Amino acid sequence: MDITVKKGEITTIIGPNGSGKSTLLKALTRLLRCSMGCVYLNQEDLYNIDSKKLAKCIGVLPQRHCAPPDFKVRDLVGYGRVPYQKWYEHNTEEDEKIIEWALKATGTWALRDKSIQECSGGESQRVWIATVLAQQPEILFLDEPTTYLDIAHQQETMKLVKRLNHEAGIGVVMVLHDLSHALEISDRIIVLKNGCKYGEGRPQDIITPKMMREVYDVDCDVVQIPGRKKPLIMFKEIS
Ligand SMILES: Nc1ncnc2c1ncn2[C@@H]1O[C@H](COP(=O)(O)OP(=O)(O)OP(=O)(O)O)[C@@H](O)[C@H]1O
Repeated sequence: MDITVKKGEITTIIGPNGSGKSTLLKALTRLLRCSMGCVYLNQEDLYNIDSKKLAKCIGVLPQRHCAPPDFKVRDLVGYGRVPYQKWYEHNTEEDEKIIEWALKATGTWALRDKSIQECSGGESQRVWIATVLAQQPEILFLDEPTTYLDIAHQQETMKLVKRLNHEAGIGVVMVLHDLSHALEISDRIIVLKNGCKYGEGRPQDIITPKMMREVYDVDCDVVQIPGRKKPLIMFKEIS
């Protein structure tokens, strides 16, 4: 497949279970080496880029992550600053400011002195997002960032992603299962089916009843509601 991800945009990768979304995200972030083909970041082969330079450019939140359970939230988020430091250096005032910003932006400031094992699934997910944010990347790669989150925190995370994109100009590439969120928030959607690209384009052009039937084998309508910018997906009643 041939895809291009633009820095200033929110690009969402969707597709059924096992269609290759996480594999694609790993290939785009050097977590998995492509057996064929290449990934370029600003015309440079991803594998030729120095790790610290890459970490200042892209931040990755994988689907599964773990930290030593007794790690304090603040220290974990502080790890986001490692690409900017030499091994013998401590956090500078600038690092502390960025850590505080990342904690506040993700609503985890109040958790800063807790250990990561004391956080709920949703809290720890937001702490991990804060850690990636502390890297100050140009592009954020998020694999199912709303996993474990209740509906309020799902919406909050989507708002955060939008804010980071609009206000801080951070590009976002994420895998989402929630097609309503994908429709609402994305500039561009890439649809995968059986390890291949089925299509890509603007959300309202991509999420159609035809695509839903051909990719997900699901019947639905996509309806425009007065007062809303983006359409809504209406699934058939479960009988
Ligand atoms: N390390 C691996 N070794 C071999 N096959 C793998 C590996 N990781 C994933 N696969 C296979 O590659 C295919 C795509 O997996 P991937 O995790 O990318 O799918 P996905 O679209 O992210 O799925 P989901 O929505 O369930 O998370 C699957 O058939 C999976 O079994």
